[in-house]
Amino acid sequence: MAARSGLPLVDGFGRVATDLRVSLTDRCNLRCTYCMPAEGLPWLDREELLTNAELTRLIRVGVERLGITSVRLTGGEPLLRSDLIEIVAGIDALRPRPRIALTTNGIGLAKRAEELARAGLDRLNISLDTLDPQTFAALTRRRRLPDVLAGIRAAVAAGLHPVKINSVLMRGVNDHEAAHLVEWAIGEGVQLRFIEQMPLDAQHGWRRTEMITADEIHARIATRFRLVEDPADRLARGSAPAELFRVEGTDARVGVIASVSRPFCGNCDRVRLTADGQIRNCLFAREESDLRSALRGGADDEELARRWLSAVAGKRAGHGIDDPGFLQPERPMSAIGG
Ligand SMILES: Nc1nc2c(ncn2[C@@H]2O[C@H](COP(=O)(O)OP(=O)(O)OP(=O)(O)O)[C@@H](O)[C@H]2O)c(=O)[nH]1
Ligand SMILES: C[S@@+](CC[C@H](N)C(=O)[O-])C[C@H]1O[C@@H](n2cnc3c(N)ncnc32)[C@H](O)[C@@H]1O
Ligand code: SF4
Ligand code: SF4
Repeated sequence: MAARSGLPLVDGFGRVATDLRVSLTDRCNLRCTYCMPAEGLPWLDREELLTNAELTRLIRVGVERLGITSVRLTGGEPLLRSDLIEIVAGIDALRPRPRIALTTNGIGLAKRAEELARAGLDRLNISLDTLDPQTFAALTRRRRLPDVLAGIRAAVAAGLHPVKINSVLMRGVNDHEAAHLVEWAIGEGVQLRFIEQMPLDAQHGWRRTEMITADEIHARIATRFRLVEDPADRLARGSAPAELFRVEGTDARVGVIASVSRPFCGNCDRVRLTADGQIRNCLFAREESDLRSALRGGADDEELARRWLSAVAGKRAGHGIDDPGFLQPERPMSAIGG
């Protein structure tokens, strides 16, 4: 059956995907221990990656025919794509124009933040787990903390508001820094979000008992700050992964992304496109739908839309991390697009 234009990406539970997360590359210049091994991974070959033209075509199909209203560029490390500015400008030219966001480790951002904003980027999320150079080197296996801090300041200066900072807390590594990170974020005028670690690392080293839970995150922050729940934040949450809290005595918000202990799958509005052109209906999906082969085989927009609709229709209710038969997906977060 041919897809008519404007069909929503609806799944069997009535959820509608409007937020497309696109991985631009599986490569990275850091080696965060919760993400990949020290030696890196067998990266995709260049010809396996979607080109700028292929990416833009698929995103156009999502926007024009399938109700995609926001696009987040991620990876791997999206700033490693030399054609990133052209990719952003290509999405900016689509009609209806989707919101355009980027998730990055911030390395090299100091030089490119303004150019990205000019090309049409609306928002930026930057990952930073520690403010201590030694801990940064241990956690990411690279000595690049000053580059990340410079990138964050450049993003704020470029007006990419609000700049959000993602921090994964690891037991005995950086969890003692939670309150200090909150203090720093208030000073920098950025919104800090703490993330529960998920079983998506390439090494399959995640243990439920080792993960720092949302309750523990709150306890560590409470040593210095009181977080209060604002009913307006709760009402405005929608499908956002982060629960927001106001830091008492300030207007600053701190977010907690409790993907494991308080899953938000019931409100999920996400669908993913990997750097090699596979549609994944969930971070934890066990199947992918190969749009790249269809595209390179000459499929028209209608056929691409039909395949995409069918991929989303089969989405499961949730990630199932706590289910007895849970199996971690074969591809790690860096290859899926976090
Ligand atoms: N379980 C789950 N976790 C997700 C998903 N998307 C993002 N996350 C988690 O949320 C963290 C932050 O994601 P970001 O890429 O910054 O994007 P976001 O929080 O969705 O974006 P905004 O709140 O719109 O800025 C990621 O590092 C993941 O840990 C998802 O689809 N499912
Ligand atoms: C996979 S990275 C890709 C973009 C970019 N390289 C970065 O680090 O921001 C996206 C986000 O996923 C988070 N992440 C990576 N592995 C994770 C895991 N096992 N559990 C939870 N979040 C994870 C990172 O902290 C980062 O905020
Ligand atoms: S979390 Fe991001 S920066 Fe860290 S290794 Fe994974 S892809 Fe790279
Ligand atoms: S785990 Fe899957 S269903 Fe749950 S929020 Fe993430 S992408 Fe959506």
